[in-house]
Amino acid sequence: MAQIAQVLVDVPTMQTNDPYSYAIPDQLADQLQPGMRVTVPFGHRVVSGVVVGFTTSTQYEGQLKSIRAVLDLAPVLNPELQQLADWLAQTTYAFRITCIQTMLPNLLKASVERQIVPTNELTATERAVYFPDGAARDFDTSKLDTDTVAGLLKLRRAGKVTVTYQVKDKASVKTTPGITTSLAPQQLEDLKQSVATRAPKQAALLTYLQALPDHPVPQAKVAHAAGVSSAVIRGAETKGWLKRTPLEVYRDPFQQPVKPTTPLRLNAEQQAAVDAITTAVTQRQAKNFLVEGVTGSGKTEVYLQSIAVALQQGRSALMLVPEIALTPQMTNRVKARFGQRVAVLHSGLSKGEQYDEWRRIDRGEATVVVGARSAVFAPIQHLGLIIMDEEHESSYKQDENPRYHARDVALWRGKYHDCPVVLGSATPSLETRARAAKGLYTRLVLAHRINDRPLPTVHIIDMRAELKQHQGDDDFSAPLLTAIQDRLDRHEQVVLMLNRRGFSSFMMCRDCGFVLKCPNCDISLTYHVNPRVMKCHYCGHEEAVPTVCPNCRSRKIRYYGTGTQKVETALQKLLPTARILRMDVDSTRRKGAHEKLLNQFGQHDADILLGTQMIAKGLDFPNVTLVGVLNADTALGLPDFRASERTFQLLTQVSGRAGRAEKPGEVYIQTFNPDHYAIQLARTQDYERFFVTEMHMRHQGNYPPYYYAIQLTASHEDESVAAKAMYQILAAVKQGLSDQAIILGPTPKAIARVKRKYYYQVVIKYKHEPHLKAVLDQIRQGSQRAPRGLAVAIDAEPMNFM
Ligand SMILES: Nc1ncnc2c1ncn2[C@@H]1O[C@H](COP(=O)(O)OP(=O)(O)OP(=O)(O)O)[C@@H](O)[C@H]1O
Ligand SMILES: [Zn+2]
Ligand SMILES: [Zn+2]
Repeated sequence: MAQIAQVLVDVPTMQTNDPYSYAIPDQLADQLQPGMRVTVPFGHRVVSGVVVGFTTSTQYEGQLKSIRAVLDLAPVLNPELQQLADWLAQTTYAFRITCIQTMLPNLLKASVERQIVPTNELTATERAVYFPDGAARDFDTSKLDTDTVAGLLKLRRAGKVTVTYQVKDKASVKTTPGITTSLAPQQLEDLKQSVATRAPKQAALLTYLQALPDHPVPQAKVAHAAGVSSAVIRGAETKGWLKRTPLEVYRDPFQQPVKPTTPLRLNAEQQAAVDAITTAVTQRQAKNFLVEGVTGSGKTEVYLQSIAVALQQGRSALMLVPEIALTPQMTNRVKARFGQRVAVLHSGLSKGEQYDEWRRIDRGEATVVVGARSAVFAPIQHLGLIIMDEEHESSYKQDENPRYHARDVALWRGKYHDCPVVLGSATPSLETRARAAKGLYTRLVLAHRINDRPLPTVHIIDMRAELKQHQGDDDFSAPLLTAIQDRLDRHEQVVLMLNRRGFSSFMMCRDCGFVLKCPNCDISLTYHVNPRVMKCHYCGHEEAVPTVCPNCRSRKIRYYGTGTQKVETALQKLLPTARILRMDVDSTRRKGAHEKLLNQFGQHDADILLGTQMIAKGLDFPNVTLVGVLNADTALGLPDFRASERTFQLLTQVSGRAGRAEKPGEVYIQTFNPDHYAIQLARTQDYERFFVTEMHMRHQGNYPPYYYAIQLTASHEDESVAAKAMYQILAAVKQGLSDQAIILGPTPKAIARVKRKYYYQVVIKYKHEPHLKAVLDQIRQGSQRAPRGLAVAIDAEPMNFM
């Protein structure tokens, strides 16, 4: 019985988790492998798909259609990642093909040209048949006949040809001149004798060329090693001593060279953590750890020394960070320790850079991978350790399909590879800390700062009282201003944070109360100073700043609230000599801008770093002795069960930037809710107390982690269509649920209209519902037959219920 290929097709309107059956053309029979992409006829079209398996029988009655072409010479997903895709589809209620696409490097989605390169393994006949002109050839299945494709696949599998990828955009392979010589050592020696005395530089170059390896060496390296100028090298080229050929180089996504570092001497707490982790590494145990270490306790050093042990064991390591663009210091520290072995993956890289890094991982040249969320899918082999820094960060959860959490994927891969997973944070997520309490993770505590430096002293400033007392500026309290001035006098540095979450500066008419809103979304437009424009932060809509109220024609329409630019202007007026660096989405839009600003601050080219939440994490600047939080509680009012947790985490993290070196740190938190427990406990930096308090609140409110949660959302341009769909879905869900489950809604979402669409939601909280999964699978399938324009989303363990 002939083999039949099972293919997941990529047809957005006809998605299913069941593969379709296709006949395999005879020539491809032995060459096709799971994980390869193919094109297949589907209806009247030809579509692409991924082979996920083989079978010998099929339910399908008629004549099977055949696979048209294979797109890959080797599987783009290895067996591990194929299994992972299935698991991801199961647990996130996404389609398998969506999961696979999420996992593939962007490179494979971009237009790439593949070239097949002959190697010396080829027999003369093979060479004659497949490479008649001796050169590499393009692999373009639309131009090659099936026999040739099958033949090439076979050669590839036998390792007789290699494949290179060429990204079609301008960021293709980068080259530098490389030097080779076709002269024999003796010829070079003769030449050297003849020039020795009159041209010592040329002689030096000839000496170097005698020891030149077979492969091309970068010209810069030759020039440096032989101590000659490029003019001497070009002269040698004209004399025929050497040849210059383009040599492929990797783009280095690190602009600055990093100084290598060596392991630090660990303190007792760090040592205990490293011992526990590395025991699991060497014994190849899928054991999971929570490193709960206060800010500045040296968690990074624990990660680095644990990674080093994994590398010694011949294994590789994956280190996840929340957002690479925001954490250049962390990336640099890893690079400083492991140098060329490090690959960095993130969306801020150009296509070409991503391609280079991916290729280095794929070839096994990079054994330490640092990356943000999607790096959790990197095709790393022989994983010996996975680290997730700042594990509480919400950016680890993807907010579109598949709605996965990188932490879950990391734990899955740890199990697959028999390697430990380390979750680290000064403020672990409630879920993680609760799991550690249950014994699912081993808790490793770093309770002290390095060298027993004290945690900063935190002052809470009641802004209600402040505003009553003095008429001045409403952004800065008197004690905070005094403290800033004090730091300026002592030549120390200040970090000021303006919390932008749940907050915006909007236009409001003081006469009629009219608020300028986005015509597409249900939220107010945000006032921007430079350029002066009103902007919607959800859909990007822009319009001119009004001078009269569109509602009552009053001229008293003003902006309300505070933006970083406005605060900068106000602060500069109050402290004319202060050098202020502003860091927000506007000042960091350009590539590398974030790192540049941080470098400036690190070199003390500025006294004050003023920024949004992006300055709260990971910064390690010894000269910062004061941290000010201008508005601690803007997020507390959000209809989000994690509002307190987020506020506590943010305040603790940003406070942790102060006093990390010899000089002690101080923190001022300005708030309108000075008695709120999240703020009070941030004052004492007492995570454990916060955990207990917040767990109690969650227990009372039946929230995660006491309950599991599913959020279902329906959206449509017509509000009634969205609402109706939500009621129908709810009816279906109810049938599968016991009366123990708690259902919230249907309700319009907190921001009910975004990008011209209305959003309705239902939240299900449950403990044990064996039928729920089947019902949700049905909803996912049924969403294919939904009215035009209706989108249904299923989010397991949503980050919020808003
Ligand atoms: N064993 C050690 N001896 C001396 N200095 C150390 C040691 N371990 C770490 N450090 C230094 O202490 C500082 C704080 O360490 P690190 O940034 O790793 O803290 P962290 O726990 O990651 O803090 P945060 O959660 O605030 O980012 C760094 O400057 C680091 O170089
Ligand atoms: Zn008005
Ligand atoms: Zn909008």
